[in-house]
Amino acid sequence: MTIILTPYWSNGVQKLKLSQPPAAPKRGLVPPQLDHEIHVQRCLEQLRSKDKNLEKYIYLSHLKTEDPSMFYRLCLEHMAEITPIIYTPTVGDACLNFSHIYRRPEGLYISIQDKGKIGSVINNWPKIDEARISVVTDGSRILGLGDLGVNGMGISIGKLSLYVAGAGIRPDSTIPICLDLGTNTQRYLDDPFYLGLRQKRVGDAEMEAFMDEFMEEMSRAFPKLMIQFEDFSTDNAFKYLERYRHKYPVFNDDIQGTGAVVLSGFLNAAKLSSAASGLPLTEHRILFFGAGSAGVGVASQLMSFFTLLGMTEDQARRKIYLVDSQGLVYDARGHLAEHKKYFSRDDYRGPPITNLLDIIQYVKPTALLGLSTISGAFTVDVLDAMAAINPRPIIFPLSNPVKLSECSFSDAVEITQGRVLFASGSPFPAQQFGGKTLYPGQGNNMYIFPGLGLGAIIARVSEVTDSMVEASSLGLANSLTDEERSIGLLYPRIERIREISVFIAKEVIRAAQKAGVDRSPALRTKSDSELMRFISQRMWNP
Ligand SMILES: NC(=O)C1=CN([C@@H]2O[C@H](COP(=O)(O)OP(=O)(O)OC[C@H]3O[C@@H](n4cnc5c(N)ncnc54)[C@H](OP(=O)(O)O)[C@@H]3O)[C@@H](O)[C@H]2O)C=CC1
Ligand SMILES: CC(=O)C(=O)O
Ligand SMILES: [Mg+2]
Repeated sequence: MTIILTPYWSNGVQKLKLSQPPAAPKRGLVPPQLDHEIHVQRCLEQLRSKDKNLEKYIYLSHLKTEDPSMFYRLCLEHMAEITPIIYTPTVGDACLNFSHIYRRPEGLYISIQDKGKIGSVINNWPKIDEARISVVTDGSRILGLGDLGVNGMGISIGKLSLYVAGAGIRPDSTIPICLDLGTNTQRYLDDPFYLGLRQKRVGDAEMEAFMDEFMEEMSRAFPKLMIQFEDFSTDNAFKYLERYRHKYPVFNDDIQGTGAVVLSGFLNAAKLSSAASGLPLTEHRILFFGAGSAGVGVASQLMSFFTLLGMTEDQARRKIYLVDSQGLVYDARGHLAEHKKYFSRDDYRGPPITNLLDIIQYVKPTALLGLSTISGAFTVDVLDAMAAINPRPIIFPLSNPVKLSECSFSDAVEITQGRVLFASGSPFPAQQFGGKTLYPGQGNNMYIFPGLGLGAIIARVSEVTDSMVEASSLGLANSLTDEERSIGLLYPRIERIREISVFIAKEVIRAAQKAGVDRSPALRTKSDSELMRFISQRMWNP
């Protein structure tokens, strides 16, 4: 028997009632031979019959509102096939075209015009289930696609679908939010279909007052809520993380989630790289191509890990080299944005060095990480140079979506003669080389935020500490199975995401307890296996 969940409408916002068991459909209202298992296959066939990924995205969005259980079942049973549609890369196209493919409301829109009455807008959200997790964007830097304004709602929706699929968060307890503070993208301001305010972005002071009111009203309306900031432009990403991180349970996915996922992949890659080169972990040199919220977020996470190995902070900091649009970041270059200063080199005194190849020759990095949004920046010459310096070069082109990746897996494999240790932000297909199948890693924060969020809400944390983020990273690094290690994977198979999220959540809860920010004292006395069982039992299943 199929399960029909009836959508209902409240204040123009559609929510689907999932918390209570669905009533059996009345006789005659569904076809007589509607077998549930066959209906799964029917939906899959319908999905696969679409030849454009954006069409598949639209089909799945529709399925999610019509029959969420089926949507999440497909996600769970066909994770590797569905994730690139509801998430990167297709979600990038969906966001670019959001105002054109829009069909019905999903999520909460709060605009600058609501300033002074944000609480009343938040209270319009139908409280079917207690809200526990919200992904909030202001649309100002969606993936590497720039300022998409209110079209950024697609990213909040996509991330929360992964929270449900990947960590079993109850769908009704999630709130996708897009803050409309205007957009500086003229083509949207000129587009008659654009769904957001037709104005340029507001200034810093106005945004700050808006954000303070928003955060206060959110915590008043939803006392148990965890907030994930997503795809804010770099200055605001750092600013609002610092402003609220000790006041509310909040984290920034692009700074902290990315830092955690890349540290995890780097550790697994460095083991393989060091085995080939004989170089100890402490001798690695990491070159970041891109010094925005993601680049600096990852650099900070790596730096902090190196201090755990016994290095001083200064020694750890010196493992890192940043490159931005002006070239190598160093003190003598002159004015630097605040977030770049900490990693700016004080030991480079030559002329400005802007060409990536020259920078590679100067730094001799063991790892090259791309978080630049510059498609194809890791050219044949760059890959060649990395392969000449390292027996097993670590090359992570992490920019999203796939069309902005700094290089493809096939190029990296071919040019390094199969020696590359590779992870990208968006997925690439496996490659054959020398009679072997080589698998790319997906270094995407989607491995981290579901488990981090799950742990944070189960422990009812008052804040998200650096130690919790680090625990999520090490938890992920340690979750590779022997079989996954034996075929050289840097990240576990995405099909195991729920199992991994339970493990990460357990590690996050333990870190929260250690830091004294947990508010579920009963969890303290549980053994690790009891805690993991407890977490699994709390997961929602379609
Ligand atoms: N894999 C993952 O999980 C994640 C991936 N990302 C991806 O990372 C990318 C960057 O995000 P974010 O840091 O927030 O964005 P930003 O725009 O803040 O950062 C981009 C950085 O790249 C630099 N850059 C731009 N052009 C060049 C160039 N020609 N040469 C060298 N450097 C250049 C910029 O330099 P300047 O500072 O001088 O402007 C800036 O430092 C995005 O594509 C995003 O999708 C982000 C989060 C997670
Ligand atoms: C993955 C992600 O968060 C980003 O590209 O912004
Ligand atoms: Mg992001």
